[in-house]
Amino acid sequence: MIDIEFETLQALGLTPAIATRAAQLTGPAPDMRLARVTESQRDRFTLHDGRAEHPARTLPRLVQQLQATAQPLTIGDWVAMQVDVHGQAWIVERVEPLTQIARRANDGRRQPLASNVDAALLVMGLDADFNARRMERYIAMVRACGVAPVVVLTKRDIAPDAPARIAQMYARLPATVPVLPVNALSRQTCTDLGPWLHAGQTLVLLGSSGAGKSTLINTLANAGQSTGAVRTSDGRGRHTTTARSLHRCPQGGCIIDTPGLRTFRPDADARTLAASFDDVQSLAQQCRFRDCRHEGEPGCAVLAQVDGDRLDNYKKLMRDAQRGELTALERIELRGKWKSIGKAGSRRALEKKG
Ligand SMILES: Nc1nc2c(ncn2[C@@H]2O[C@H](COP(=O)(O)OP(=O)(O)OP(=O)(O)O)[C@@H](O)[C@H]2O)c(=O)[nH]1
Ligand SMILES: [Zn+2]
Repeated sequence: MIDIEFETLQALGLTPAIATRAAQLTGPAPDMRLARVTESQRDRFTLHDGRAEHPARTLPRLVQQLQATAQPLTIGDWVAMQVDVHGQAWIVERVEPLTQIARRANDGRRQPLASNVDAALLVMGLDADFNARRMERYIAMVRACGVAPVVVLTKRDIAPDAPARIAQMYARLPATVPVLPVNALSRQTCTDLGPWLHAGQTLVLLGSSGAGKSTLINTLANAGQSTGAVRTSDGRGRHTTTARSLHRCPQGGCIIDTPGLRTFRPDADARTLAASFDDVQSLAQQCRFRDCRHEGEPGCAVLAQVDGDRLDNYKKLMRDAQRGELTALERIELRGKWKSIGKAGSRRALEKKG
């Protein structure tokens, strides 16, 4: 049996659902304690058991098991911890996560970013960082993982184009996605984000480098209560986040900081991604034709009501996802088809010239 101190661990985001899963762990080890991964840097982890932090090592058996199932440990995971006679903490079991935000790496491997999160703060500056299409990809990615997106637009106090960009975001995104323009340095931001900061809630911050993630952490979680972010200087006196870490907020919630993330491929199939564009999905029901592709067909409700650039972005995401779903053989066939079309095209061009 595993030892679970619910009240103590609630401050680290423990929920009844996770506690139930943890109670079902049937590890071989006696004196197992429930703890959360509060810091990860490559394969080095720090755990918090509600009382103290422990640099931890993972049992080789568990490493192999997780590798075999392509489920590497990540920040936010709940684990069973055991301390040996030398005082070394060991991760002996992992509680299967309730939610996990993941992306596809360039080599096609699934790369988890954070486990057991309830909402994702999608952080984007209203300055040069601003890019509505990238925000829509973030939203699709987290919704596909069963996590609620919250759009946080920083630098409203300093970006000259802030009002126009805020208006653009409101007009473009469906009402189901909250959009919060903030000055990340202001205490007001704690109030604005209050509904997402209750005890037992875990948030993750996602956004590109310089978007304001660390600034938000400093404002939302008192610096003294942080479980230790690792920041390194880049030599020009600028600091950038290199590790992922979990911070506790005075309101009771937890926030996971991640290093800047600019490009990614969502880890989801086309159908799941399509569902994340709930406005397109529900308007499509009203198109005159059942198989409407929203490309100019008469009576298209989507074309009439969805922002044009948003719709193009939706179609591009669908194409990319469907391409990712093709088998290797289908890809070769498709490539062959494109090649012959290309050849035919250049032949025609040559014939025209000649
Ligand atoms: N005035 C103002 N400055 C901001 C705001 N948000 C962020 N900044 C500034 O923008 C710079 C970058 O912010 P960071 O919080 O370090 O960005 P980050 O997302 O953590 O970046 P990485 O750690 O590289 O991923 C800092 O100088 C912040 O002070 C804001 O809302 N208003
Ligand atoms: Zn249509």
